[in-house]
Amino acid sequence: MAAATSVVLLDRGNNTTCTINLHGATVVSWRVNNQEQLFVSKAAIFDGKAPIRGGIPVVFPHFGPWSYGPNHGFARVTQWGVEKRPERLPSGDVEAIFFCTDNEWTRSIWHYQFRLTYRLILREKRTRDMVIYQEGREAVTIGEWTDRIYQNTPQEHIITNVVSGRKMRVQKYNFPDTVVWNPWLDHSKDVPDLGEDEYPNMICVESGHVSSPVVLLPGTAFEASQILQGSDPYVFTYFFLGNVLMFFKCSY
Ligand SMILES: O=P(O)(O)OC[C@H]1O[C@H](O)[C@H](O)[C@@H](O)[C@@H]1O
Repeated sequence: MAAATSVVLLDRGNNTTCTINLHGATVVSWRVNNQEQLFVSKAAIFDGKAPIRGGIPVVFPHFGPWSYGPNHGFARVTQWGVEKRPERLPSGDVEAIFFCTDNEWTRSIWHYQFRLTYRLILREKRTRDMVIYQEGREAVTIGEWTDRIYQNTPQEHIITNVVSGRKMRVQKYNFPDTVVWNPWLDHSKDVPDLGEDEYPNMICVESGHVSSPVVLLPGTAFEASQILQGSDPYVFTYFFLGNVLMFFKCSY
């Protein structure tokens, strides 16, 4: 079947790229020095209907099973528009802005008007600071089926064992909660678009406003963002970092 989805590429020109599939504005690839940082299942479906299994989806307006509409809301299965094509900023960062608004289908599920604005910045910076990954907190290890919503978590998380044992830093702003999910072998069978051998190679860590809802009065806005920071150990002396900054703004 022909691909029912289209993508937008943010390219810094030195093998550092970020690919956004407009189906759900899902970040389906983030490559730092040609090394992929994100997990996308080999069984992921790109039919423009199913949510994409992996990458970075946008979950809105509901997290989890929803009696009114699709699991995790409709934003991840909606076709998003491009508000600003990828543009190189004076700093060298590449920025693009995506949006999604209510339509007849979303209003049939959730009778509100809204506009989501999603700003992505692909950033790369050099630093001599080799100690940014100091972990002073209790480590959460995953060795079995895990599906937890942690409330009021620290602003920063370090995910270890990402891409050949490296680390990824997540910094979140205005997202009080963190969800950690891995179906492990037992539950992988229930996830048809995830290969049964893939669970040891993925971990789903979601920054969110999950345990308590955000109530927006008409005309008001809610803003939140997260920064993902990965490292490239092949560059000596300097520590090379590629960031995806996600500014997520919702208003109605
Ligand atoms: O299968 P999906 O609708 O994409 O959901 C995949 C997973 O997402 C989250 O991490 C939830 O905490 C899990 O309960 C859920 O199973």
